[in-house]
Amino acid sequence: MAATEPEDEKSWEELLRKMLPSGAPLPDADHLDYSIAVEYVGPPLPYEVPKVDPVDIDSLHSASIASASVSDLSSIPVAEPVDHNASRFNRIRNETHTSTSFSVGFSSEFSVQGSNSEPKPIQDTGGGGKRAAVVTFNTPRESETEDDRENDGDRSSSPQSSATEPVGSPIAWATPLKLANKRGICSRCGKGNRLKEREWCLVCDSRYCSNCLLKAMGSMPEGRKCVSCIGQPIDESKRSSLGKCSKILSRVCSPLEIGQIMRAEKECPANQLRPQQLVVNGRELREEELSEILGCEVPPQKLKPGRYWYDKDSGLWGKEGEKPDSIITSKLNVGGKLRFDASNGNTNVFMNGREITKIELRVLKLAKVQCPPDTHFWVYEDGTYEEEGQNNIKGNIWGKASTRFICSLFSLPVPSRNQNGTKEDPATTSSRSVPEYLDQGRVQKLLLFGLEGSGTSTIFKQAKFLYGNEFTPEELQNMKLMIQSNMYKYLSILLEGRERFEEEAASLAAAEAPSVVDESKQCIYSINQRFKHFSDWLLDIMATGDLDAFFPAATREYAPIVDEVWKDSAIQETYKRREELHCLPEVAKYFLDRAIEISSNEYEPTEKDILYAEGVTQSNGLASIEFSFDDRSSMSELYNENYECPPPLTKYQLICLGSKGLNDGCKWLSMFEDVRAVIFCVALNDYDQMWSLSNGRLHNKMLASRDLFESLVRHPCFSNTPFVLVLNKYDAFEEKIGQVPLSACEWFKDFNPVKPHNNSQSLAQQAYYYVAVKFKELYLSLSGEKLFVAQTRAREGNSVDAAFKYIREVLKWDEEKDDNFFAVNGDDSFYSTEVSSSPFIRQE
Ligand SMILES: Nc1nc2c(ncn2[C@@H]2O[C@H](COP(=O)(O)OP(=O)(O)OP(=O)(O)O)[C@@H](O)[C@H]2O)c(=O)[nH]1
Ligand SMILES: [Mg+2]
Repeated sequence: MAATEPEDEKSWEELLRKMLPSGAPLPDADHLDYSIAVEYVGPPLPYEVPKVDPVDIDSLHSASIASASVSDLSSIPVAEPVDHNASRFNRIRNETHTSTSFSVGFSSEFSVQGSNSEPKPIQDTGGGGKRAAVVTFNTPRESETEDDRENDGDRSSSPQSSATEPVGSPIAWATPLKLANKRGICSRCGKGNRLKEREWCLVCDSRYCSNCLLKAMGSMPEGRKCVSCIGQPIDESKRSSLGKCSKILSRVCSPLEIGQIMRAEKECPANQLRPQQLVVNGRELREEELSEILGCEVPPQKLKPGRYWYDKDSGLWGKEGEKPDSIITSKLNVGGKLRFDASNGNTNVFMNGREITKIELRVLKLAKVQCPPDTHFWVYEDGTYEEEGQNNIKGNIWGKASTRFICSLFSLPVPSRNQNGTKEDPATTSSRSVPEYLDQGRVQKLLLFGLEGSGTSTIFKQAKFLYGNEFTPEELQNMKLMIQSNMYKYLSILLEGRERFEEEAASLAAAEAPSVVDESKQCIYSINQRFKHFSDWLLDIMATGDLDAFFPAATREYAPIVDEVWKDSAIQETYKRREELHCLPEVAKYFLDRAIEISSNEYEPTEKDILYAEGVTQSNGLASIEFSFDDRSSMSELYNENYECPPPLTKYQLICLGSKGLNDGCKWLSMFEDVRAVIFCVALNDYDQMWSLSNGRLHNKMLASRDLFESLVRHPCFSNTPFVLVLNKYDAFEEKIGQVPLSACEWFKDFNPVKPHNNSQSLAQQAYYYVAVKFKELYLSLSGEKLFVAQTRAREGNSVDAAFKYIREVLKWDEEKDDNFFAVNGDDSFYSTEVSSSPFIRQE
C-alpha cells in the first residue's frame, strides 16, 4: 500500500483537493486511506479495481483525474451497496471498464510527459516487424494523422527517422523495448495510447495497434507473429492463447481469414511443443514419444513444458512431485521408468511402485479400500486392483459412484467414461450422480467458509436456487426438520433469557426494598405455571442436547403451547432485549411467528423459509453443489473468443464447510488444498456481537471472524490460493450502523467517518469500505497478496449472483495472470494496469 502513496502530506492534500468539489472540506487526513480513494475513483463497482501503480499515482497530480467527479469522499464507491441485479451488473462493468482505462490511459501519457524530454523520433529498423519498438518515448504529434502513419513505407527518409540511435544498435533494442511493451506503445508506429487494444507477437511480445497489425504480421502463416519471428518457437507463457482470437484481430480480418490464422497457429510445426520440453519419469521425450502421447486416445489436457510422471499401468499422470492430475491412455511407451518418489508421497503405501500421496490415501480410506502401511497395490488400467503378488482382484477403485464423487471433491482424477474400458460397478449404478464434467476434471472448486451465522449456508442455498440445482425431496424434508427443531432452539434461548431477566428483576427489587422479600412477586418477565412447566421441560431437554431425539413427534404435539409461549408478554419483553441473548438469531421471530404452520405435518418450506433457515444440513458438515453459469460476458470475449467453437461453460463446485466442521482440528481443510479460491464470508453486522469461544469466554464476533480468517490465510494448504472476502448482511449493517458505532469493535476503533455523512446509507458505505480495507491490510500483511472483496445481502438472489460473477472474474483474472497474455499485459485488462508492477500480484 505504501507504494502507492504520494510522498508527503502536502502532495496528499493537493491530490485530495483535486478530487473534491471546490470548497468541499478536506477530510481528516489521519483517517483516510488515500491510495484506496484513488483506486475507487469512478462509478460504483460491485467489485474492486486494483490500485494504479506508483507511476500512475504520481501522474495523478498533473492531470485529468482532477476532473473525475468525486463529489464527496463519502461517495467513494467501495462496492455496490444497493441492490445488485444482473443488468446493473453489466452496466457497472462497462462503467468500470471506462474508469480503469482512465487511469491506464493516463499512465501511458505519463511515460512521455513525465520524462520531461523531447519526444524522440521513431526509428526504422528496416525489418518491418519490431522496428519502432526500439524508440519508446515517441509521442506522435496530435497533428499527425493516421494516414501519415499509414504512409510510412519509407520512413527512413522522413524527418522522423533521424534516429538518435543507430539502426540495429543493441542499446536501442534493450531497455526501450521493454518499456515500450510495458507502456502499451505500438511496437511499430510508436503510438502510445493504452486505451487502445494491441495484438501481441507470440514470439517476441512486440505489440501492434490495429493500424500496424497486418503490416507487422503479414499473412500470419504461423499465426500471430511478427514477420521476422516466423519460424521461431513461441513464448511458452502464450501457449494457452494459441487459437484464441482476440477482438482486435477479429476487427482487422474476415472470419474466414481468422479461421485460417487460428488453425495455422494451433497446427503449424513451429508452434508445437518440442519433445525435449517434456520430461516424463525423469527422461526427456523423443520425437516419436511426443507424437504417441499427443496422438493417443486420451492425452493429457493442456500439456505444457515441464516434468511429469506417468504410471503406464494405470494411466495415472501428474506433475513431478505432485498428486495425480489426470488419467490418460495407459500403456504408452513414453519416458523413463516410474520412480517410487515420483509424486513425493510419504504414506508408505504404494501403487504400481509409486508411493502415493496423503490425499490419495485419505480418499482410498474413505472409499473403504484396506491400505495399512507398507501395502503395495497393483492397479490396472480398468481400475481393478490387487495387492502385489496376491493374484486376487479385490475390487475396482473407481467402480463405486461414491469413490468417484470423493475423488472429484478432492480433485483426484477419475477415468472418463469409457476410458480404459472402466466398467461401472453394477451394485452402485449411480455414476449418474457424478456430473460428466467432474470426470473430466474441468471443474473449478470454490471453498465457502465463515464463522457460524455469517451467511455461508444462505449463499450456498442461493447458488443452488440461482444456478438450477433443485432441492431433492430428501433435502426438503431435512430442511423442514431443521426449521422445526431450530424453532425449539430459539424458544429455549428466549425462555432461558426470561429466567435470567426475571431473577435480575427480583434481585433489583430486593436491593431496592430489602425488607419486603416476596418470592411470589411478579414482574414483566414472569410466566404462569403451565408455561413454567413447559419451560423447565424444554430447557432440560436442551441441556442434555437431546433435542433431535424427540423430534418430530414433539413438533406437532407442542405446537399450540409454543405459539402461546411465544406470544406471551413475558417472552415478548424478553425478545425486546434480544441483543443480550447472544445466540438468538435474527430469524427467530420469522419462524416463531408461524409456529403452528411450521409444526404441521403438511408444512413445506418455501424458498424464503429455506433461505431464512440457518444452515444447509442438520449436521452442518460438508455440503457441495456443482453448477455453471453463463460466463460469456463481454469482458470474457476480449480474450476468450474462439472462432472454431465457443468455449464450454466453466463448471464450479461450491463446497460449503460448516464452521462446526472446523472444530475437529481443521482436518477437512487439508483436503482442499487445490481449491481455486477460498470464499470467506463475514457478517458485517457482527461488529457489536459477542461470540463464545471454545473456552466459554465471550469475544467480539467480528474479532472472532478476523481470527478465523487469519488462521485460514496462514493455513499452508491455501498459500497459493486467492481469497475472496464476502462481506455479507449489508442490509442489516446499514440498519445497525446508525445506532451502534462501528468502534464497538475494538479493531475498528479508529474509524472516523468523513463528515458530513448525510444519511445512514453513506455512513454504512464508508464503514463498509473501512472494514474492507482493514481486511485487505491484514491479508496483505499475511500473504503479500491482494484480497478481493465483494459485498452481499445473501437473502437477495441478485446480490449473490453478482458476487459469484465477481468471483468468476477473479478466477479468470488469476488464471490469465499466470498465462500472462492478453488480459494481463495491460490494455485489455479489466483489473490491472500493470500486473508486473502491481504490489498485489504474485510475482512468479
Ligand atoms: N439480514 C440478513 N440476514 C442474512 C443475510 N445472510 C444470511 N442471513 C441470515 O443469517 C442467518 C444465518 O445465516 P446462515 O447462512 O445459516 O449462516 P452460516 O454462516 O451458514 O451459519 P452456520 O450454518 O450456523 O454455520 C440466517 O437466518 C440467514 O437468513 C443477509 O445478507 N442479511
Ligand atoms: Mg451454515
